[in-house]
Amino acid sequence: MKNIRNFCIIAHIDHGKSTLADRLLEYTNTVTQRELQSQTLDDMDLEKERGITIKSHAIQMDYEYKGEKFILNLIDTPGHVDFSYEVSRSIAACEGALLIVDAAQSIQAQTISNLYLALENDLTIIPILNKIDLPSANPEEVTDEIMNLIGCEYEDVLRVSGKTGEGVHHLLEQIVERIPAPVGDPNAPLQALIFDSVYNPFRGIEAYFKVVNGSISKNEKIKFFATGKEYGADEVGTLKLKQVPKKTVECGDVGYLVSGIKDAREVKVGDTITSFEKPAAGPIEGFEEVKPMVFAGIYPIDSEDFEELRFSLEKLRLNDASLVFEPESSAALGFGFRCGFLGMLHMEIVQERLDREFNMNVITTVPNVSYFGYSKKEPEVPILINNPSEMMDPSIMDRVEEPFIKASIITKSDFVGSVMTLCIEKRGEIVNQSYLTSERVELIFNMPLAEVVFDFYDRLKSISKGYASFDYHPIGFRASKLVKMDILINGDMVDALSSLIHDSNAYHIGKKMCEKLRELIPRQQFDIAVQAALGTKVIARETIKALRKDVTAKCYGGDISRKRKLLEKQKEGKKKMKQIGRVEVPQSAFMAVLKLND
Ligand SMILES: Nc1nc2c(ncn2[C@@H]2O[C@H](COP(=O)(O)OP(=O)(O)OP(=O)(O)O)[C@@H](O)[C@H]2O)c(=O)[nH]1
Repeated sequence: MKNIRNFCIIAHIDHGKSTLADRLLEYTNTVTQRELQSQTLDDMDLEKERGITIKSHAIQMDYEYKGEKFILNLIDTPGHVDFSYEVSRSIAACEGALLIVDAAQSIQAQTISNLYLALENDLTIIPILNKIDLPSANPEEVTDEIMNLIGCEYEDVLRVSGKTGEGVHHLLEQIVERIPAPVGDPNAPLQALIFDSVYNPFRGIEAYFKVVNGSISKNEKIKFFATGKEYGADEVGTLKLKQVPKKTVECGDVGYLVSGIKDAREVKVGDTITSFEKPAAGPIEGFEEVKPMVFAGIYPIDSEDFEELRFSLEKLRLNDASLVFEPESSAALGFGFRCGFLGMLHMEIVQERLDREFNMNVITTVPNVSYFGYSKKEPEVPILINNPSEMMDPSIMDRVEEPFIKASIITKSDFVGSVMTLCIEKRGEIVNQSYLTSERVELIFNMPLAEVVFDFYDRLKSISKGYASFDYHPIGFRASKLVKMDILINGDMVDALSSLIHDSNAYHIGKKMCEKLRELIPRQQFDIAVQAALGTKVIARETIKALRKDVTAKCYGGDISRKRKLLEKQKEGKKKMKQIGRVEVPQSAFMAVLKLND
């Protein structure tokens, strides 16, 4: 055990985590140059396209230092706030963290939030200035910032280039020198922390774990604490580029388990594996059920596809335990599902996978957060509301609570004014403002999560010309003055377009919403009224003027094939339309709220 080093890499997006990880694998001969495709650790197709690590993995390297053999386990962490619980469990499995800071970009919001997670878990931090080969690198100033942030000495900050490999040999030595070996009792009952799981279509769910105490052996009977389920350990082993089956994974080491589990929900990140015969007294601390933060309705365009959509979602859930869904019906859209996601990125991934892997043609409604409604009746019982159209009647309601977050934004001092204006418009309250250097400021706000879901990132990016980074974590529910706004199209209420908005914004948002829908709903052969209403009170109205659209009008004469082509094209366009009363409404209209400021 004294020759094991478990560590992770924490960094802001694009600061070079994957590139540096590749170099570590290359310099320890874990992979050859040829095996190193562009980026070894990101192996899902989707991940490659987005260039971000969606699911954490682990990889083991053999390294010889001063004539002694060491095992280095690199545990990869996802780089997006949607997956912050997974990050926290990966960090909990390590004794050390490489804190990577881009020498040109300096410290960003995610650097700081992940650093705090690492410090909470008592990890040894190795600060690294990365991308020192860049002409725009600013090593002295950024080193100063790092020293201020973590209170270390100038010499402690390593200088590395993941691209050229400069400094990487020294980094490997420092991993062995500075990061402590795991502590644990090899003779105690088994406690292994699950920090990730992946789905394998042939072998079922594979759990990735770190053995905190005891050891885990092939064919041993094991038990999971959180779910209480028992299994046989069909196969255990360590993780090189491929899995390496072993008889036993020893105390302190990182490994994988295959036990024929078919459903991802049975292997929960943060749960503890113990021995069935000789169970540990309790689980490792820190387990939490992950809760979805964002909800949206997913409806088949063709209502006959409802069962197929259910089947596809069930299939997706087998390898994505954080996806939740239940059937719901909408007067406007028919039968579909209310789905819960960890965040907006997670929602996009699910949408994309439904489309790519299952060829499902679906309409997704405007995402919303979940609320707690309290009725005036005693005793007070909170009612969970995951869909604005389920909001209780204002006459019986005492109050609504919505989730709040603590948001950290790092930007240049020039943009402080506009960032503040944006955050205050988004109902944020400033909590703190501190200067990292004379040029760069960290702003902390308490804000409603709902406001971040709607076009916050994009606006932050544009007002700061890209010089702002953003991260957040939830801080609980708070009461807000929220009202339910309904949208009527030709007098028909479209429940899928209802939203909960703050009282003070209602008129403004109602007006914008109607204007946006007027743009998005194609003109049809009759006038269409679009109205926004609070209860029975209409607060805004727009009219979409009638138009007679004959796509073939242009094709005079007898060019039948061209005519057919145009009609085909029109049909294609209709695929993404939903009939509301007499009006055809495109998918984009259901997401109109997200684009009010375009
Ligand atoms: N010049 C230079 N570029 C680098 C270096 N390391 C990484 N890059 C580039 O920086 C970009 C981001 O690198 P990645 O390794 O994908 O960054 P990452 O932190 O893993 O990104 P996420 O997975 O999105 O968090 C890529 O275009 C790399 O080629 C370096 O040392 N020098």
